[in-house]
Amino acid sequence: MPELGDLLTGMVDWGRLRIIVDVADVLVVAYLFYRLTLLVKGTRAMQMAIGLGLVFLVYHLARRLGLVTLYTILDALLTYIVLLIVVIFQNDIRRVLARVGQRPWFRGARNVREVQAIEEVVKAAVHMGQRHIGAIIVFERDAALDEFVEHGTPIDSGVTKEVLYSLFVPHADNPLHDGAVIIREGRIWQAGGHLPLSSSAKLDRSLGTRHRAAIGISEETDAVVVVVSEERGSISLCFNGNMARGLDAGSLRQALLGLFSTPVRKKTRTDATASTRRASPSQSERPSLAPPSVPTATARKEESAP
Ligand SMILES: Nc1ncnc2c1ncn2[C@@H]1O[C@H](COP(=O)(O)OP(=O)(O)OP(=O)(O)O)[C@@H](O)[C@H]1O
Repeated sequence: MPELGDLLTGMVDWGRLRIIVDVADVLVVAYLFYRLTLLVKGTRAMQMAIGLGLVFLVYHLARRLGLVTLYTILDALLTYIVLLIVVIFQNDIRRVLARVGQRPWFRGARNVREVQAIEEVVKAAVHMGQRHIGAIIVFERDAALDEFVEHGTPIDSGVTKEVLYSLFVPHADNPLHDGAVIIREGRIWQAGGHLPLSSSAKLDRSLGTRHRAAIGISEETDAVVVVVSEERGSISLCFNGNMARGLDAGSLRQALLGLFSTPVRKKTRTDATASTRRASPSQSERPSLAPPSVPTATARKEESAP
């Protein structure tokens, strides 16, 4: 009488099964790699990963070619590099891990909150614009803004027109009005925050520090910034180093909703650093990343604005 093991061996083609398992293995790893790339895309972690990949490449080449000094230096460097990465990128790592654990229904709730926040920001911007109250409201997206915002006061509040208005009322007794409100995941996270100023020489000279700060943070990160001009009462939207000016409620809402629903290529750290620390390259050198829903007449670069 044949044993069960022999029977199974006769029924299962082990060679074929091995191939299927190997293919599944490769597919799972490829999928995980793809998801990881999506998670870190546009964050500084991505640039770090590319840089690290290059260092590894040079390290292996140095080893193969027998470049002893270079190899020894890189060998010592790589020992500490993992520790350095964890320390420097703790915020990005925390956010990436948080997103890995995010359930689709939580993500749905977060989206609802973001859409509500957008609506309140639109209402507040129009309200403040009519009253010539200057404001700068930053929507954090994938890249963590912790290290870009200075002197901000932590505020954990829902986003409403009334709260935004009271944060920007230019009263001597309201110290938070001087600075930016940061919205993280559909909630007000900080107020009175100072943002990096853009050093682009191509910006309209009539623009002051509020608008430069809005462009600055949008050059450095993938944040989306709504600016209300105290002087003109006009509303602008900054994204990826671009500024759309003279928006009304409809176009602002449309642009924000478009940006929050459309995945776009985010600026790399290298692009960002180049445009913020040095004078910006010419307009034609920089990709136009205006949101698809911003009317083209307003989605122009700041330098071409009247
Ligand atoms: N780095 C910064 N981060 C955030 N807010 C800033 C920063 N620098 C200036 N501001 C805000 O901008 C205000 C000054 O605006 P300023 O008049 O210089 O700029 P502007 O672009 O001409 O704006 P507006 O059109 O509203 O006058 C400050 O009082 C402060 O509230």
